[in-house]
Amino acid sequence: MDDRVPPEVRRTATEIDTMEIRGAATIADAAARALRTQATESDAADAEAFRAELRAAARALYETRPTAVSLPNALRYVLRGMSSTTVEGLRQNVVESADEFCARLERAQADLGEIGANRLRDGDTIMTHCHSTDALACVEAAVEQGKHVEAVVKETRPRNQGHITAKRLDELGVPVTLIVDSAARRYLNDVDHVLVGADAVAADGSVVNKIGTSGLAVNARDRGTPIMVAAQTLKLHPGTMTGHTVDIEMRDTAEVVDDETLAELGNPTVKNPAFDVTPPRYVDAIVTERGQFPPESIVILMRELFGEGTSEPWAEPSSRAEP
Ligand SMILES: O=C(COP(=O)(O)O)[C@H](O)[C@H](O)COP(=O)(O)O
Repeated sequence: MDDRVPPEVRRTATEIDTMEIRGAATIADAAARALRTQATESDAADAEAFRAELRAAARALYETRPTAVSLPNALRYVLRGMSSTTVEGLRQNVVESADEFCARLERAQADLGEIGANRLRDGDTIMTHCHSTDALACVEAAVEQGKHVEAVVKETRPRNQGHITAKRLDELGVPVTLIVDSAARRYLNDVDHVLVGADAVAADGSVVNKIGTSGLAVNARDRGTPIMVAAQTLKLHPGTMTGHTVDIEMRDTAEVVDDETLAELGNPTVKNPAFDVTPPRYVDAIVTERGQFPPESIVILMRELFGEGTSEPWAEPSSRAEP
């Protein structure tokens, strides 16, 4: 990591890398806060050095996990605010942009929750995969509207994020049935919606989310169960408008099987992709804070928000397309 990156930013980067900080929205929030910390603690001698420090911090944060587009979107949002020509002015720019970003994220999630809740009826049962704060915002809003909602929660191997979902739903007073991932098809008959989040939504409406989402969506379509994706616009991937694909993170195989067991098995090859891509034809609605969209029309919203594309979050302001 670049020497100019201070310990606090390194710590956030490590926590994102090791998944102590995880989930697309939470990662974005932590990254914006880390840039804020960098700005407040910087002793850069001049504006150029300050900008270089912030870009180095953005790069260190960006290089942690490749799939959640909320991360570069957050970094770009904060760095874009650096308009001053003095160190003190730049410091204030970054603090203001980071605070504004975090407030907007929180508000977007609450607004999205209200919209998603309208799709849920009193007495409905949802099936979840992984742990998504955007998805849970919909359930929380539905519960606040006085609706009784129940949940079938997939455990989500190998990291068992379903356990976090189960706990959060219990805190909301939602009765939970926890199942192993391979039992999903069996229980789809009992649910009214599949409700998941997203790490990235591509211009064609494909949804990138925790590995297993696409299989769940195909099964749900087969059973006629609607699939709802809760994804604030921070999850829209501007690069996919210009032909870029979403990088799918491959994680350490030790998350799947420990070394001792692996040796007992004769050391087979192990693969551990963290995410997969659900084609738009398996998704019924993408719920954002700007309303709900059929996946095929999400590109219209992307163009409105991002223009025709963006560059890397640490690019010089002059070479960066304005969102
Ligand atoms: O796939 C995951 C998390 O994967 P991981 O646990 O590997 O980070 C979540 O569904 C999305 O990030 C959306 O979450 P949120 O709605 O909170 O942004």
